[in-house]
Amino acid sequence: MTTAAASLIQALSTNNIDSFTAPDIRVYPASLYEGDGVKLLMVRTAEGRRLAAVGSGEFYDSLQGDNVDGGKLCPLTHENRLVLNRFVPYTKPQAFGTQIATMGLGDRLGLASPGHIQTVRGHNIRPILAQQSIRELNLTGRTYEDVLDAACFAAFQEGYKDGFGADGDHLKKHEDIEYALRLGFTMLTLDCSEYIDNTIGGLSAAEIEQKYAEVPADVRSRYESRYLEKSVAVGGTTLTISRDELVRDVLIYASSIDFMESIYRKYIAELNGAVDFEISIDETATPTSPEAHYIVANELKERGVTIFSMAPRFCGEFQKGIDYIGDIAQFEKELAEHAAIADHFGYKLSIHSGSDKFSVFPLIGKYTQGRFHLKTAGTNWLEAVRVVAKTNASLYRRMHQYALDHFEEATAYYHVTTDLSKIAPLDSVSDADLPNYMNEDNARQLLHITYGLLLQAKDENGNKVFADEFFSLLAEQEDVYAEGLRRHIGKHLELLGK
Ligand SMILES: O=C(O)[C@@H](O)[C@H](O)[C@H](O)C(=O)CO
Repeated sequence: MTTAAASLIQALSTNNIDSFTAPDIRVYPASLYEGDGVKLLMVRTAEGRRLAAVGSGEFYDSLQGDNVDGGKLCPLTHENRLVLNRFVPYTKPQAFGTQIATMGLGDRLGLASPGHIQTVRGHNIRPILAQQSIRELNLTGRTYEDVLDAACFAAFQEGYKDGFGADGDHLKKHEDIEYALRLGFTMLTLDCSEYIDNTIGGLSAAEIEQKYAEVPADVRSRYESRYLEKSVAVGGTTLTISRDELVRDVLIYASSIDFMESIYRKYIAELNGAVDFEISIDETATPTSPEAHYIVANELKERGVTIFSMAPRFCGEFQKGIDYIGDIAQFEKELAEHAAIADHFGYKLSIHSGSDKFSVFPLIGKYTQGRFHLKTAGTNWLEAVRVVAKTNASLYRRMHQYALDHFEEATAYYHVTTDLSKIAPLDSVSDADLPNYMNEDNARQLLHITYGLLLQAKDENGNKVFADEFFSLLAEQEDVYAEGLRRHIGKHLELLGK
């Protein structure tokens, strides 16, 4: 072990970290922690980030690492993270309930959370740092253990004590729900899209009636007694549920409501608020009418299902990584009703694909009265791509070209309306102007949806084409990445009124 490491341990032992300097060791001073007989500090050595530890006792002995002259340097392993969780409470995720705004900050790389913490610190909003869907795990080759480890170590590195969450996002299967809950995830986003019938919109009136007649009589009777031709006052809005609307909504959502109830009863009900339960009906072709939102919400209430948030499918388009597409006046009208319904039933409105929806953020902050859940992920990956464009033109050009060559394959995973013909040809763009691609919608979506293909790409010898070079660059440029996130996610917060 180097003399610099020995000097580091010495400085930690004698409380002289402020005066410690070494050419190949970076210290993260905000991480400094003392407790249970241990002094602990996050550092970066040539081998990567490490926990520098001195002291004695169970906490010290539980940390696994390389001994260095009276201390040790511990790698950021899953096992060491679990030890950190046992002794340092603020490194564990928590649930937040419905009274404070929360922001999903999906980090597909395991590198974004320090910048996210620096962005939200001091704002009236709490970060869900460990947020990934199974789709993202499959595309990046990561596990939920990796996702949670990265977030917990980041909270330690930044000395962030305000609390953060961990969201098992867009979960559809029992085994995935059990996986996330077993690991201690504190938010569960139930994706109900497979139980939502999107075919109704294409049926004739006669076909709809026929289909409705096939619904069990007791089910039809229950819905009709509760909602048929009823007018309900919600906030300053009155919703009237016509027979056509009711028949349509029963056919579209009844099965999904049963699914929501079944998952709540099996996994959430007994947890006494330890897990925030989000209902996602956004990733579906059918926009959620305010009347349908009310029916779903009231059914959940009647069945004793308590939720943290609901993500409806809004009118218009919330596509990945770009601003809102649609009639903003219509969106505002319906948003006001959706927000009133959420407030009426005591949960938060959740905005999925929340990345970069700058034109509607002020409306969201206004109508939710600042109590919302906003979900982002792709934009955080794109800020990393921006770092590549700024600092390694060759790598960016190779990634950009690979994305172009594999774009069609990626459209299987995400709905986008990208027009590749509008993306400036690479050979027409100077190195200095490469970062501008991250300001153009079509290029943003090109790089957004191909993230998994880029990170997992391998050559004929099975070697990673981009990943090693990419992660090495992001480690070297960690401050540039954090600054980019502070700027870009900070713009999200500012427009949301946070
Ligand atoms: O890519 C994913 O699967 C997730 O990030 C998903 O898109 C997420 O729920 C979201 O809406 C992020 O904006």
